[in-house]
Amino acid sequence: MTQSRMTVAEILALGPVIPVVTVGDARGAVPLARALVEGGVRVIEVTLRTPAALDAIRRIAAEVPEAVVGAGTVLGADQVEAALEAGAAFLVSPGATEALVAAARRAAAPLLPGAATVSEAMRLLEAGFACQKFFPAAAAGGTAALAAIGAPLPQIRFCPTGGISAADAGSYLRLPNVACVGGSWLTPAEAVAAGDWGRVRALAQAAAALRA
Ligand SMILES: O=C[C@H](O)COP(=O)(O)O
Ligand SMILES: CC(=O)C(=O)O
Repeated sequence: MTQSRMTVAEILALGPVIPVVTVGDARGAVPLARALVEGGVRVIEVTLRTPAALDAIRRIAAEVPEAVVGAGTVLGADQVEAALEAGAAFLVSPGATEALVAAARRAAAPLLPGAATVSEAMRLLEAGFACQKFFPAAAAGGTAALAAIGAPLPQIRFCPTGGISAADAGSYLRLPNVACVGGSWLTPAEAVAAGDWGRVRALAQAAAALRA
């Protein structure tokens, strides 16, 4: 099973935006994922911030084969195992610890670890991570910070996330060291609670077109 996993670079290349989804009720996970896929967004990050998250990942992995579903907010080794067991195709962390990196390595799991500073990015590069999350993107300096980091470290490809909106995603995507961006704007809490999948589909369509 592990041999057929996509790499993080391959996953980040699947589209310009990765929706970061926090699921309160796993029963909504499949229609939500279908709406995103219908809108042209295949990669979905479900954060492990709610009790429903693992069940949501399990349902999406089983019932929406076009989606590439991963787990976000993976903070520790126990969550690595649980997320993979639920069917996560990749793991995302807002930062990185040695224990987390070691657990992902043991499991041969594609991990997108987070960095917010040059030294964090350099340490992750040393550890073999050429693809990194830049988090929290807006608070850590936004496009100006990424452009500046790209001068000495052009070999790192980032997925900036945190404080990015539909309106400013394009300015991140124009940077040469940005592979794609992450954000929660595709799945507004009120639309998900109301089962307004048409709105989610429309937001996904607009996001998918950002780099078309
Ligand atoms: O923790 C935040 C998520 O990574 C997404 O951030 P956002 O809600 O600012 O798009
Ligand atoms: C911030 C983020 O994307 C995560 O919690 O994994």
